[in-house]
Amino acid sequence: MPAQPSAQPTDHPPDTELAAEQEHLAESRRQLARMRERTESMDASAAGDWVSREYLESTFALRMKQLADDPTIPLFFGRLDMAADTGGSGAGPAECFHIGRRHISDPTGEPMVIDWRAPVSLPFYRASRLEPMGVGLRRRYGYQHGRLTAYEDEDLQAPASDDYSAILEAEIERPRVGPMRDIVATIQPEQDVIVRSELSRSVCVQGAPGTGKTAVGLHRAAYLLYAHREQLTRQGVLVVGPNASFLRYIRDVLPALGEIDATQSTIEELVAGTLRGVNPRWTVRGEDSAAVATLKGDPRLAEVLHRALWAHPQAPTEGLVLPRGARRWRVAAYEADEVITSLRARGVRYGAARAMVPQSLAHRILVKMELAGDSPDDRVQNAVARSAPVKKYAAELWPAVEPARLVWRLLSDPGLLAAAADGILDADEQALLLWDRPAKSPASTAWSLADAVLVDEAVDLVERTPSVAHIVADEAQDLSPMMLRALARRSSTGSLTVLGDLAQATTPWATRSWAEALGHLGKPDAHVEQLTRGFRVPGEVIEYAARLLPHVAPDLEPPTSVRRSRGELRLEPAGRMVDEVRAAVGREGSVGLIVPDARVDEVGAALGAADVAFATLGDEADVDSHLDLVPASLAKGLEFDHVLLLEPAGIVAGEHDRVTGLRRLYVCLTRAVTSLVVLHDEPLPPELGTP
Ligand SMILES: Nc1ncnc2c1ncn2[C@@H]1O[C@H](COP(=O)(O)OP(=O)(O)OP(=O)(O)O)[C@@H](O)[C@H]1O
Repeated sequence: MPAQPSAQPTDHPPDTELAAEQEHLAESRRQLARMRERTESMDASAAGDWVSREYLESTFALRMKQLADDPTIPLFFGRLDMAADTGGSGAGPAECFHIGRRHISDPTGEPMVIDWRAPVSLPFYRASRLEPMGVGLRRRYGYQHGRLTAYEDEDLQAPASDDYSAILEAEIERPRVGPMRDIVATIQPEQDVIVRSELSRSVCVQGAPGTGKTAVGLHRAAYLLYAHREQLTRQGVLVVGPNASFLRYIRDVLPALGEIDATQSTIEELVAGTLRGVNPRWTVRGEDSAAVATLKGDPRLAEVLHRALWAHPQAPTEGLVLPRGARRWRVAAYEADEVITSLRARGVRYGAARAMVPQSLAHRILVKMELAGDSPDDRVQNAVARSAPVKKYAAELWPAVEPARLVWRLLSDPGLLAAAADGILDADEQALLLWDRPAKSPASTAWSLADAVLVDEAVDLVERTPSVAHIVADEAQDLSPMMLRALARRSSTGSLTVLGDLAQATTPWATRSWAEALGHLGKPDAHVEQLTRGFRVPGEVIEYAARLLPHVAPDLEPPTSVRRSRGELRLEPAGRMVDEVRAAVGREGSVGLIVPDARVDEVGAALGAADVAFATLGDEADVDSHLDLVPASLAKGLEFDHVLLLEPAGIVAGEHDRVTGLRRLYVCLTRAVTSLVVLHDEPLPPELGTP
């Protein structure tokens, strides 16, 4: 990045200009307060009925939250001065817009701050000297503790020079504290294209560590909630992340952007919800070996479940007899068989087809009545469908199936599994799938995550799962095909933002290619975008980590770093751990001590003995204590200013195969914003090369 600013960022701009901007900020704050007061004074009791009143009350409450003013969060961060119109009847004053997190207007309705998501704001993120998009000047503001202290102008009409921005750089280089923050002031053009892509488009982002995938996904959710407020509030937006610590890390981003209408969940929470729907006391508490979990996540299991379920409608051996008045009406067994065949061909869910059986049988009887010279109407057909003999016969013909019981039976009963999996799974696979010691009932089963995903699939085979309008799926490379299908059914009428990095795949069932994953997600045509410009990891550190790339994902482009500082990278003996921790804690910014999972307790004890305060991630802890002790398996998606990484060889050895171990190490090596100290006594994995 060239060092010479094209526009002078300054802490000492002409006083009048800075004062005018400060006054605009103060006035915006006053107007926001006025908008809040007005909303506060609105009276929901005027509503005609309690439904409308409740609706109004919740709308007002939501609006109040959106209008909340946090003095530490700048109300605007940029300004666009449109190029003066030089054609026609002479140049009028150029239009100028302040751009911020939410819309603020004065009492006459004149905008004081424009929402960053409004179409007018688009050039702030995309315009360049090559393509100024009608913009004359782009201004960025510098703030200190909520006070506007500086601004920086970029003249987009001036002859091309470099695009250096000190304010942009300061934002990217700032030390990290606490949970993730929004990047609304500095979204980059390649990110903005993804953020603003249409609701109907599913997008997949393959991005190297720190390229802003999570940030982009969350901003896209915020953008879509703004652009399609009513539809998305009604149908829902779901953000899916890898674990609870990660969700805690990102949970403040959407509320800070004024959006509280998105649900944030792990895949486990989603399917645990399905189990709870069957029985409120059921939870995910079982464990599978890697081989079993991988097989349970295989898409062929969908076929097995489908076949097992649809084996239930059985051709009857006897026909139906319905006494009615003096007559006895009959539906022969072969006719009942035809009913089954035609309902199977409808392509509807098992439950929906089952609900049609009594009417289908009644229809057959009605035709016979007509042939016999009667003229029955709809009421007769309904009465026949509801009659006890028809209902009883229908229930035997097309039995009700409890989805969880179906999965429990399949995984317990070799005969049943063999029948359903014949030609789909071989004998070894079937043997692997069966529980060693099946529980006596579904209720006493210790359901694992993979089991719960199967139950979720079975539930959907019986009854359609409701779809939300949009899902953002983060770290999607780690989801099994069956998990991807769980997301597919939740977005069957909606769209997806799929985020991930194949080089960071660490589950045994992880996706091998995005094309395959998108197929399971039901969006095979989604566009795959690549991001390689990293905003987190400094050059020296990313280059070191990237030595692993040929071994973990040879097809991917190596990441680069946009950070100006090259960062710090040191290798030290493991015995220096406590000293290095103390030194890092004394510096500005967050500190993460990443260790092999198996060593968390031992390292925690060593820190305790040395009187070093820390929080262990994954327990009660959020990512906001100064020093986090991070099990390697929970490092994904997080970042720390200073990372101390203990025993790379131990981290690699903690996984079930070498490639996965190296990928885990790649994840851990790419968490640092400023410095990385690798502490080791064991030899480093040879794939890292010589220092
Ligand atoms: N345009 C931007 N301006 C400023 N900071 C940015 C920008 N884009 C990303 N960042 C910052 O870079 C860091 C990494 O972003 P993020 O966590 O979204 O990356 P990621 O691609 O999801 O990384 P990983 O694959 O490691 O999980 C975050 O601190 C984020 O705020």
